[in-house]
Amino acid sequence: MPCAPRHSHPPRLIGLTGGIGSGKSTVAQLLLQHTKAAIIDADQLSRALTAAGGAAIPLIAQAFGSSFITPEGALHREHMRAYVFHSPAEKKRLEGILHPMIFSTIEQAIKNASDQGHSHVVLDIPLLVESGHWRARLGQVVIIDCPVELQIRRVQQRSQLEQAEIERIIQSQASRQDRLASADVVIYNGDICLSALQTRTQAAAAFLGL
Ligand SMILES: CC(C)(COP(=O)(O)OP(=O)(O)OC[C@H]1O[C@@H](n2cnc3c(N)ncnc32)[C@H](O)[C@@H]1O)[C@@H](O)C(=O)NCCC(=O)NCCS
Ligand SMILES: Nc1ncnc2c1ncn2[C@@H]1O[C@H](COP(=O)(O)OP(=O)(O)OP(=O)(O)O)[C@@H](O)[C@H]1O
Repeated sequence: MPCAPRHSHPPRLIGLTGGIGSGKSTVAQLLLQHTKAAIIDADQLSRALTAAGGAAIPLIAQAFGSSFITPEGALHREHMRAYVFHSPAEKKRLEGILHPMIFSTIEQAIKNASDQGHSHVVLDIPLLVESGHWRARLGQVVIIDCPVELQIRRVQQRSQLEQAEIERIIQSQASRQDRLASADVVIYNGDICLSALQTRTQAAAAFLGL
Protein backbone atom coordinates (compact mmCIF):
# COMPACT_ATOMS: atom_id res chain seq x y z
CA MET A 1 0.00 0.00 0.00
CA PRO A 2 1.64 3.29 -1.03
CA CYS A 3 1.92 5.92 1.67
CA ALA A 4 3.11 9.53 1.48
CA PRO A 5 5.27 11.41 2.17
CA ARG A 6 8.42 9.97 0.59
CA HIS A 7 10.96 8.89 3.28
CA SER A 8 14.40 10.41 3.22
CA HIS A 9 15.91 7.23 4.73
CA PRO A 10 16.13 3.98 2.79
CA PRO A 11 13.42 1.55 3.92
CA ARG A 12 14.22 -1.06 6.54
CA LEU A 13 14.48 -4.48 4.88
CA ILE A 14 13.06 -7.55 6.60
CA GLY A 15 13.63 -11.04 5.18
CA LEU A 16 10.84 -13.63 5.23
CA THR A 17 11.71 -17.21 4.45
CA GLY A 18 10.90 -20.85 5.09
CA GLY A 19 10.92 -24.18 3.32
CA ILE A 20 8.59 -25.11 0.49
CA GLY A 21 4.97 -25.13 1.70
CA SER A 22 5.85 -23.69 5.13
CA GLY A 23 3.41 -20.79 4.70
CA LYS A 24 5.57 -17.86 3.49
CA SER A 25 3.08 -16.60 0.92
CA THR A 26 0.21 -16.91 3.41
CA VAL A 27 2.13 -14.87 6.01
CA ALA A 28 3.14 -12.34 3.32
CA GLN A 29 -0.55 -11.89 2.39
CA LEU A 30 -1.45 -11.38 6.07
CA LEU A 31 1.30 -8.74 6.39
CA LEU A 32 -0.03 -7.02 3.28
CA GLN A 33 -3.53 -6.89 4.83
CA HIS A 34 -2.49 -5.87 8.34
CA THR A 35 0.59 -3.64 7.94
CA LYS A 36 1.83 -0.82 5.73
CA ALA A 37 4.99 -2.69 4.73
CA ALA A 38 5.65 -3.29 1.04
CA ILE A 39 5.97 -7.00 0.21
CA ILE A 40 8.33 -8.25 -2.49
CA ASP A 41 7.79 -11.88 -3.51
CA ALA A 42 10.89 -13.43 -5.14
CA ASP A 43 8.92 -16.43 -6.49
CA GLN A 44 6.49 -14.06 -8.21
CA LEU A 45 9.35 -12.06 -9.77
CA SER A 46 11.00 -15.31 -10.87
CA ARG A 47 7.76 -16.46 -12.51
CA ALA A 48 7.48 -13.14 -14.39
CA LEU A 49 11.04 -13.51 -15.69
CA THR A 50 10.20 -17.01 -16.94
CA ALA A 51 6.69 -16.33 -18.32
CA ALA A 52 6.19 -16.08 -22.10
CA GLY A 53 8.27 -13.15 -23.30
CA GLY A 54 10.13 -12.97 -19.97
CA ALA A 55 13.68 -11.64 -19.95
CA ALA A 56 15.14 -14.99 -18.85
CA ILE A 57 13.57 -17.09 -21.60
CA PRO A 58 16.21 -16.56 -24.35
CA LEU A 59 19.01 -17.36 -21.87
CA ILE A 60 17.27 -20.51 -20.63
CA ALA A 61 16.52 -21.66 -24.19
CA GLN A 62 20.16 -21.15 -25.13
CA ALA A 63 21.54 -22.92 -22.05
CA PHE A 64 19.05 -25.81 -21.75
CA GLY A 65 17.51 -26.15 -25.21
CA SER A 66 14.07 -25.51 -26.63
CA SER A 67 12.55 -28.62 -24.99
CA PHE A 68 12.47 -26.58 -21.76
CA ILE A 69 10.32 -23.87 -23.38
CA THR A 70 6.57 -24.33 -23.97
CA PRO A 71 5.00 -23.67 -27.40
CA GLU A 72 3.74 -20.37 -25.93
CA GLY A 73 7.32 -19.31 -25.13
CA ALA A 74 7.30 -19.73 -21.33
CA LEU A 75 9.56 -21.86 -19.13
CA HIS A 76 8.27 -25.45 -19.08
CA ARG A 77 8.07 -25.52 -15.29
CA GLU A 78 7.16 -29.19 -14.77
CA HIS A 79 9.92 -30.32 -17.11
CA MET A 80 12.53 -28.01 -15.54
CA ARG A 81 11.45 -28.93 -12.01
CA ALA A 82 11.83 -32.64 -12.69
CA TYR A 83 15.21 -31.98 -14.34
CA VAL A 84 16.92 -29.67 -11.81
CA PHE A 85 15.78 -31.37 -8.63
CA HIS A 86 17.41 -34.57 -9.93
CA SER A 87 20.72 -32.83 -10.63
CA PRO A 88 22.38 -30.35 -8.24
CA ALA A 89 24.77 -29.25 -11.03
CA GLU A 90 21.88 -28.43 -13.41
CA LYS A 91 20.00 -26.67 -10.61
CA LYS A 92 23.09 -24.51 -10.03
CA ARG A 93 23.26 -23.76 -13.76
CA LEU A 94 19.61 -22.60 -13.78
CA GLU A 95 20.19 -20.53 -10.63
CA GLY A 96 23.28 -19.01 -12.26
CA ILE A 97 21.00 -17.59 -14.94
CA LEU A 98 18.00 -16.67 -12.81
CA HIS A 99 19.38 -15.47 -9.47
CA PRO A 100 21.27 -12.41 -10.76
CA MET A 101 18.13 -11.41 -12.69
CA ILE A 102 15.88 -12.01 -9.68
CA PHE A 103 18.26 -10.06 -7.41
CA SER A 104 18.36 -7.03 -9.69
CA THR A 105 14.57 -7.12 -10.10
CA ILE A 106 14.27 -7.18 -6.29
CA GLU A 107 16.62 -4.17 -6.05
CA GLN A 108 14.39 -2.29 -8.49
CA ALA A 109 11.28 -3.27 -6.49
CA ILE A 110 12.95 -2.03 -3.28
CA LYS A 111 13.69 1.27 -4.99
CA ASN A 112 10.07 1.55 -6.18
CA ALA A 113 8.81 0.86 -2.64
CA SER A 114 11.16 3.52 -1.29
CA ASP A 115 10.00 6.03 -3.92
CA GLN A 116 6.41 5.29 -2.86
CA GLY A 117 7.30 6.22 0.72
CA HIS A 118 7.36 2.77 2.34
CA SER A 119 9.48 2.78 5.48
CA HIS A 120 9.51 -1.06 5.70
CA VAL A 121 9.93 -3.64 2.97
CA VAL A 122 9.46 -7.38 3.53
CA LEU A 123 11.43 -9.59 1.12
CA ASP A 124 9.78 -13.00 0.74
CA ILE A 125 12.73 -15.05 -0.54
CA PRO A 126 12.62 -18.88 -0.44
CA LEU A 127 16.42 -19.33 -0.65
CA LEU A 128 17.38 -16.48 1.67
CA VAL A 129 19.33 -18.69 4.11
CA GLU A 130 20.90 -20.79 1.33
CA SER A 131 22.14 -17.92 -0.82
CA GLY A 132 23.85 -15.70 1.78
CA HIS A 133 23.35 -12.79 -0.65
CA TRP A 134 20.85 -10.85 1.44
CA ARG A 135 21.76 -11.32 5.12
CA ALA A 136 24.00 -8.25 5.42
CA ARG A 137 21.27 -6.03 3.91
CA LEU A 138 18.51 -7.18 6.24
CA GLY A 139 17.48 -5.70 9.56
CA GLN A 140 15.81 -8.94 10.66
CA VAL A 141 15.06 -12.39 9.31
CA VAL A 142 11.65 -13.96 9.96
CA ILE A 143 11.47 -17.73 9.58
CA ILE A 144 8.19 -19.52 8.95
CA ASP A 145 8.73 -22.86 10.60
CA CYS A 146 6.74 -26.07 10.39
CA PRO A 147 7.46 -29.81 10.55
CA VAL A 148 8.61 -31.42 7.29
CA GLU A 149 5.59 -33.82 7.25
CA LEU A 150 3.30 -30.79 7.20
CA GLN A 151 5.31 -29.12 4.39
CA ILE A 152 4.78 -32.29 2.33
CA ARG A 153 1.07 -32.50 3.13
CA ARG A 154 0.46 -28.82 2.29
CA VAL A 155 2.32 -28.97 -1.02
CA GLN A 156 0.46 -32.19 -1.94
CA GLN A 157 -2.87 -30.55 -1.16
CA ARG A 158 -2.21 -27.53 -3.39
CA SER A 159 -0.47 -29.32 -6.31
CA GLN A 160 -0.15 -32.61 -8.15
CA LEU A 161 3.41 -33.21 -6.94
CA GLU A 162 4.36 -36.71 -5.81
CA GLN A 163 5.67 -37.11 -2.27
CA ALA A 164 9.11 -38.19 -3.57
CA GLU A 165 9.40 -35.03 -5.69
CA ILE A 166 8.48 -32.81 -2.74
CA GLU A 167 11.03 -34.64 -0.57
CA ARG A 168 13.73 -34.04 -3.19
CA ILE A 169 12.95 -30.29 -3.18
CA ILE A 170 13.04 -30.21 0.64
CA GLN A 171 16.39 -32.04 0.64
CA SER A 172 17.82 -29.45 -1.77
CA GLN A 173 16.89 -26.64 0.65
CA ALA A 174 18.45 -25.60 3.98
CA SER A 175 17.54 -27.90 6.87
CA ARG A 176 14.96 -26.76 9.38
CA GLN A 177 17.75 -26.50 11.98
CA ASP A 178 19.98 -24.29 9.76
CA ARG A 179 17.06 -22.05 8.92
CA LEU A 180 16.10 -21.64 12.59
CA ALA A 181 19.72 -20.75 13.40
CA SER A 182 19.38 -17.71 11.08
CA ALA A 183 16.14 -16.47 12.66
CA ASP A 184 15.57 -13.22 14.49
CA VAL A 185 11.85 -14.01 14.68
CA VAL A 186 10.17 -17.41 14.26
CA ILE A 187 6.52 -17.76 13.28
CA TYR A 188 5.60 -21.36 14.03
CA ASN A 189 3.04 -22.52 11.46
CA GLY A 190 2.60 -26.11 12.57
CA ASP A 191 -0.78 -27.73 12.91
CA ILE A 192 -2.62 -24.47 13.61
CA CYS A 193 -5.62 -22.88 11.92
CA LEU A 194 -5.30 -19.82 9.69
CA SER A 195 -6.74 -17.50 12.33
CA ALA A 196 -4.04 -18.63 14.79
CA LEU A 197 -1.45 -17.96 12.07
CA GLN A 198 -2.95 -14.50 11.65
CA THR A 199 -2.62 -13.82 15.40
CA ARG A 200 1.03 -14.97 15.37
CA THR A 201 1.77 -12.90 12.27
CA GLN A 202 0.27 -9.79 13.85
CA ALA A 203 2.35 -10.35 17.01
CA ALA A 204 5.51 -10.71 14.90
CA ALA A 205 4.59 -7.58 12.92
CA ALA A 206 4.12 -5.59 16.14
CA PHE A 207 7.50 -6.85 17.44
CA LEU A 208 9.16 -5.79 14.16
CA GLY A 209 7.50 -2.37 14.23
CA LEU A 210 5.59 -3.03 10.99
C1 LIG B 1 12.47 -25.14 -10.73
C2 LIG B 1 11.25 -24.31 -11.12
C3 LIG B 1 11.13 -24.23 -12.63
C4 LIG B 1 9.97 -25.02 -10.57
O1 LIG B 1 8.85 -24.20 -10.81
P1 LIG B 1 7.52 -24.36 -9.91
O2 LIG B 1 6.43 -23.58 -10.59
O3 LIG B 1 7.27 -25.80 -9.64
O4 LIG B 1 7.88 -23.72 -8.49
P2 LIG B 1 7.91 -22.19 -8.02
O5 LIG B 1 8.83 -21.41 -8.88
O6 LIG B 1 6.52 -21.69 -7.83
O7 LIG B 1 8.65 -22.34 -6.60
C5 LIG B 1 7.97 -23.01 -5.53
C6 LIG B 1 8.93 -23.32 -4.42
O8 LIG B 1 9.93 -24.24 -4.88
C7 LIG B 1 11.10 -24.02 -4.13
N1 LIG B 1 12.22 -23.69 -5.07
C8 LIG B 1 12.18 -22.97 -6.22
N2 LIG B 1 13.40 -22.85 -6.76
C9 LIG B 1 14.24 -23.51 -5.94
C10 LIG B 1 15.63 -23.75 -5.94
N3 LIG B 1 16.41 -23.25 -6.92
N4 LIG B 1 16.17 -24.48 -4.92
C11 LIG B 1 15.40 -24.97 -3.92
N5 LIG B 1 14.06 -24.77 -3.86
C12 LIG B 1 13.50 -24.05 -4.84
C13 LIG B 1 10.83 -22.82 -3.22
O9 LIG B 1 10.40 -23.29 -1.96
C14 LIG B 1 9.70 -22.12 -3.92
O10 LIG B 1 8.94 -21.34 -3.02
C15 LIG B 1 11.31 -22.88 -10.51
O11 LIG B 1 11.15 -22.94 -9.12
C16 LIG B 1 12.60 -22.14 -10.82
O12 LIG B 1 12.74 -21.60 -11.90
N6 LIG B 1 13.55 -22.12 -9.84
C17 LIG B 1 14.83 -21.42 -10.04
C18 LIG B 1 14.73 -20.00 -9.53
C19 LIG B 1 14.79 -19.96 -8.02
O13 LIG B 1 15.80 -20.35 -7.43
N7 LIG B 1 13.66 -19.50 -7.40
C20 LIG B 1 13.47 -19.49 -5.98
C21 LIG B 1 14.30 -18.52 -5.26
S1 LIG B 1 14.19 -16.88 -5.76
N1 LIG C 1 -1.88 -22.69 9.16
C1 LIG C 1 -2.39 -23.14 8.01
N2 LIG C 1 -3.56 -23.80 7.99
C2 LIG C 1 -4.07 -24.29 6.83
N3 LIG C 1 -3.49 -24.19 5.62
C3 LIG C 1 -2.31 -23.54 5.58
C4 LIG C 1 -1.70 -22.98 6.75
N4 LIG C 1 -0.54 -22.40 6.38
C5 LIG C 1 -0.43 -22.58 5.05
N5 LIG C 1 -1.50 -23.26 4.56
C6 LIG C 1 -1.72 -23.69 3.17
O1 LIG C 1 -0.58 -24.45 2.80
C7 LIG C 1 -0.20 -24.19 1.44
C8 LIG C 1 1.23 -23.69 1.42
O2 LIG C 1 1.28 -22.38 1.99
P1 LIG C 1 2.04 -21.19 1.24
O3 LIG C 1 1.73 -21.19 -0.22
O4 LIG C 1 1.78 -19.95 2.02
O5 LIG C 1 3.54 -21.71 1.47
P2 LIG C 1 4.88 -21.17 0.85
O6 LIG C 1 5.90 -21.32 1.92
O7 LIG C 1 4.68 -19.82 0.27
O8 LIG C 1 5.14 -22.25 -0.31
P3 LIG C 1 6.20 -22.22 -1.53
O9 LIG C 1 7.55 -22.39 -0.93
O10 LIG C 1 5.85 -23.36 -2.36
O11 LIG C 1 6.03 -20.91 -2.25
C9 LIG C 1 -1.21 -23.18 0.90
O12 LIG C 1 -2.21 -23.89 0.20
C10 LIG C 1 -1.78 -22.54 2.18
O13 LIG C 1 -3.09 -22.08 2.00
